[in-house]
Amino acid sequence: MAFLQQQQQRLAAGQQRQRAAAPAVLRSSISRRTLLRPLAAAAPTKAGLIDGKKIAEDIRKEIAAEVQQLQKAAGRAPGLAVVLVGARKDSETYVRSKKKACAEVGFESFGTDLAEDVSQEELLRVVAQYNADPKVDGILVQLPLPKHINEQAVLDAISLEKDVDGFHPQNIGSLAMRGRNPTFVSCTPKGCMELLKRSGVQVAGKTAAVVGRSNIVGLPAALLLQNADATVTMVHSRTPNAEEVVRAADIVIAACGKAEMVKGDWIKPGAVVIDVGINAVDDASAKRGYRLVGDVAFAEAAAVASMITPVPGGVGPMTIAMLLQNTLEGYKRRVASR
Ligand SMILES: Nc1nc(=O)c2c([nH]1)NC[C@@H]1CN(c3ccc(C(=O)N[C@@H](CCC(=O)O)C(=O)O)cc3)C=[N+]21
Repeated sequence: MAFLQQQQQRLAAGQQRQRAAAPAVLRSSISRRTLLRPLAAAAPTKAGLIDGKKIAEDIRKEIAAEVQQLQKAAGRAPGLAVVLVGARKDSETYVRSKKKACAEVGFESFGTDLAEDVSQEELLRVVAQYNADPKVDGILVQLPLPKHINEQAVLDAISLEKDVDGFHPQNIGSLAMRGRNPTFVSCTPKGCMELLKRSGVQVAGKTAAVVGRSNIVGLPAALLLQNADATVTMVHSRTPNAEEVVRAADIVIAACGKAEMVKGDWIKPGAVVIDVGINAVDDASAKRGYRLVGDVAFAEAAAVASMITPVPGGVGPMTIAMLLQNTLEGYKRRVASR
C-alpha cells in the first residue's frame, strides 16, 4: 500500500503544480501549452508497478493457510488434475509450474500426459475419469490441443463443478447474464480484476478498454469489468479506431497476443494498464535465447500510465494463483455438499 500513497501524493503534487501554473497563464500571453511543457519534461510520471508476483505469493499463502485449516475435517486436501497432450515446450513449462504451485499450497495434484497423436476418444475418457474421481476438485486440460482434436468438445466434457478454468460455455454464459453467478470465473481475467482490487483501483464508473476478444481472456475480462460497473469497450483486429478507443480508457486490459502492439501514445495519462500478453522475442543476450514481452510497449506506457503490470511478473503468476483459488472454491463446495 505504501506505493499507493506515494502515487496519490505524486498525483496530488502534479495537480498542485498545474493549479499554481494556471494563474500565470491568465496573467501573461504565454500559452498554457508552452507553460506546461517544461514542467512535464522536468517531472516525467513513472507509473507505479503492480507486482503480480508478490500479490500472487500473498494469495498462495492465504490459500495454504485455509487448506491447513480445512483438510482435517474434510479428510483430504483439495485435488487438481492437469491433462497435458503432446510435448509443446511452453505447455510443459506451464504445467510444471501449476503442479509446483499445487504442492506449495498443500493440494494434491493429479496428472495425465498423453501423446501428441492421442485420439479425442481417449482424451474424453481421461476427462470422464477425473469427472468421476471424488478426490479431484478441479480439472484443467492444457491448451492449445493438437489440431485433430475438437477443443470445444473436450472443454464441454469437463463437469461444470470441476471446470476450474471457467471455459465451459455455461460458465461464460452465466458471466454474461446479470443476476447469474458462474460456478467458476476464468483464471486470467479473474487475476486481472484481483490485481486492480489489491492495488486499490476503483473500477465502478470508470471507462475501460479491453484489447482482444478471445473466449478465454478478452471476452470474460470485459464481462467482469462491466459487472464491476465500468463502461467497457472491446477493441479487436477489425476496430478501425483502436488507438482512439484505448486512449479514452481509464483502465486498459491488453490481451491481443501481439508483442508490444499497444504503444505509449495509446495510453491516456494516468490510466491503469494491465498487460496479459506473454510473447517470446528472440534475444541473443538472454540466457534462454529469448525474452518475454507483453502486448504493451512497456517503457513507453509506463511513462504515461499511473500504474502498470510488468511482463513477466504481472498477470502470469496471478493466473496460477486464481487456478488454485478456483480449485479451493470447488473443494469447499464439494466438501459441503457431501
Ligand atoms: N487450460 C488452460 N488454462 C490456462 O490457464 C492456460 C492454458 N490452458 N494454456 C496456456 C495459458 C498460458 N498460461 C499461463 C500461466 C502462467 C504464466 C506465468 O506464470 N508466467 C510467468 C513466468 C513466465 C516465464 O518466465 O516463462 C510470468 O508472467 O511472470 C503464464 C501463462 C495459462 N494458460
